[in-house]
Amino acid sequence: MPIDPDVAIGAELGSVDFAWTESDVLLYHLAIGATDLSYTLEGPALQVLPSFGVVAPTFRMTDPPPLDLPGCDIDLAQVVHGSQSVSVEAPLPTSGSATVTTRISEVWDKGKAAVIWQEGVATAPSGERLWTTRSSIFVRGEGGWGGDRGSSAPVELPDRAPDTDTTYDVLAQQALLYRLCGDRNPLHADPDFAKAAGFPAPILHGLCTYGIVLRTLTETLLGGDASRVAGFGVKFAGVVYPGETLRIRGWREDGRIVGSATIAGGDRDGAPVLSDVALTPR
Ligand SMILES: CCCCCCC[C@@H](O)CC(=O)SCCNC(=O)CCNC(=O)[C@H](O)C(C)(C)COP(=O)(O)OP(=O)(O)OC[C@H]1O[C@@H](n2cnc3c(N)ncnc32)[C@H](O)[C@@H]1OP(=O)(O)O
Repeated sequence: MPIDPDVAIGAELGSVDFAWTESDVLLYHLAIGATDLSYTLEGPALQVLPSFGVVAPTFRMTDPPPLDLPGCDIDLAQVVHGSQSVSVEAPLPTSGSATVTTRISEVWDKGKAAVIWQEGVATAPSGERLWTTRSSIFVRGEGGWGGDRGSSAPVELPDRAPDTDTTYDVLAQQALLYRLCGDRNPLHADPDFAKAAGFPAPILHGLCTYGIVLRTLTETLLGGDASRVAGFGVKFAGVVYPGETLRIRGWREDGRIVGSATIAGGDRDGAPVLSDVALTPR
């Protein structure tokens, strides 16, 4: 069986030590479209978007993402990123070192696909917790073993005009830039690999969209202050092709910011990109 949930669920994926520098933070912010100097210039005013915590452990990787998950015999061409969240204990330092410990927390059987959830905890050398991530991959063509379908509470959007409604033009080279942040999955760069995976062209990294949207909501609804972001979660609802335009909407609602991202303009106007967008401010 390509996925053996009895082996996979609860499997410990071990601990990895890593470090990051101001230059890594600058590159990451540029790759998610930042232009403001508080994200793009080293020095005392540099701040770090919490989404950097998601990529920091693998930032120096130059190989495609390894899929060495216990009990999961799957191919990278089957995989798309399903969802992502991060919660940070405090504003992230602009450089530092940490250890991340990861486990497979759940595996869902969607019949035509499997959803594999991982949880990671990053701790400082002192042992203090820095941030926690939760993510899923959606593995097309797996599933069907009669397992739990899983469920998650959808984030409802208010029935009123958004508090921010803005667009971001995804650069033609956005994925080629973003892959330098440690995700060299050929799905985002190699047209032949993308076609073999069922896409007409390379698609944008989900985590690039994740960063673009967090940055936009922070700039438009939190005064550009990344230290006010305590947590951010999304579900990847549809693909983005480099060169397309994103429409990003956000609402202040019940003490948090909820939102959505869709494609704006062109043949795919209105196509969903992110759902279940929820930013928890501090
Ligand atoms: C360790 C290895 C690390 C590797 C990490 C990844 C590396 C990265 O480089 C990869 C990427 O960045 S890929 C790019 C980012 N991701 C995407 O673009 C995916 C966008 N989403 C889609 O295309 C579809 O929603 C799609 C395809 C996800 C689902 O669409 P459909 O097949 O049409 O599914 P649908 O019929 O709508 O729903 C079927 C059931 O699945 C649930 N579901 C839908 N979207 C989901 C999602 N994103 N995550 C989890 N579950 C999801 C539905 O709820 C439904 O379940 P149920 O019937 O039980 O409600």
